[in-house]
Amino acid sequence: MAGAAVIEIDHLHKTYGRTVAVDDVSLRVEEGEIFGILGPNGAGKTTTVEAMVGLTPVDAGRIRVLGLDPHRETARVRELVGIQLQQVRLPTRLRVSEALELYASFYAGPADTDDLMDLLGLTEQRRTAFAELSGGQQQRLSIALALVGNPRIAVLDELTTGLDPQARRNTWELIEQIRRRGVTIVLVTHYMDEAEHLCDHLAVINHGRVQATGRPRELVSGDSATTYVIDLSDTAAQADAPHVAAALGTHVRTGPGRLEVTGGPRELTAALTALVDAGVVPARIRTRSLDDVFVDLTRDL
Ligand SMILES: Nc1ncnc2c1ncn2[C@@H]1O[C@H](COP(=O)(O)OP(=O)(O)OP(=O)(O)O)[C@@H](O)[C@H]1O
Repeated sequence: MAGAAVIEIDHLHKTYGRTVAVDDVSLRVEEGEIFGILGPNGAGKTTTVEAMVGLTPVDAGRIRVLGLDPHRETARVRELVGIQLQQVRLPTRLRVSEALELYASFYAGPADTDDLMDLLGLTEQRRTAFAELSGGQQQRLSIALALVGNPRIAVLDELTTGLDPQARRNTWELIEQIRRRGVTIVLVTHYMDEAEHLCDHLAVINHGRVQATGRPRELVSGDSATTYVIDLSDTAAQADAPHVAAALGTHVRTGPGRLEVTGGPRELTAALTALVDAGVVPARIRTRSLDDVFVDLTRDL
């Protein structure tokens, strides 16, 4: 059953001069979920989340956040929504605890800053100046700052960009912990593995439009049948693949450097046999991933 919508965006449209940053975006975020907004550079993700929290005016569309209009009731929305936008910039000498206390002073009912430092693993750095923090620590501080107002919704934009693999994993765990505290999370990301791992629902945006929405698993399989991907290594194999696919039927189609087979082991075996008969040796066989879906949805044909 669908939960209550805490964010509703209908037909958002926003231009910067002649650039259409967001053409037509509609989405719905449910209470307590982690909602991912995915898309290539320049797709309109940041503009969408900035509009969502009233940071940027819009040309058309309707936005409701916890029932409020973020452009008319901006102060109330800022109280209820914590925002971590790309790249936090703070005065270089400001210490971790000072930054948190400063931000806490903006809110009527802030979170306990010691608790937050503990949650974010920053207690040891409490007296460290912002400029002396590592990239991962700066990132964690920016998440702490987004949470200091005890928000009901946290908007996190590219939160793991530039982090090493271990720091990314730690940040994922942290996001899940925050969600367990009842905070709804909107996550803007470029990373498919991040979206697959963390998000309950996703919207894939390209050229300012929503190309697909759904649960990661729904986006990958579309229906209940498995889709196998046969990766083809060399260009000769890739050139032959469309002929093989055409002969097999509609459950087989070609993608960039690959053949996709929807069905069960029987269909997969038939496709492999046909490929080998045509002299094509597959490089790898796997099931379809969110990465494949993303490439399909955002490929400019
Ligand atoms: N302040 C601005 N002034 C002019 N154009 C802008 C501004 N902000 C964004 N744009 C343009 O709007 C389009 C959408 O940008 P946006 O930052 O929303 O995309 P994005 O999906 O967040 O991209 P990225 O993944 O690179 O952060 C881009 O073409 C961008 O150049």
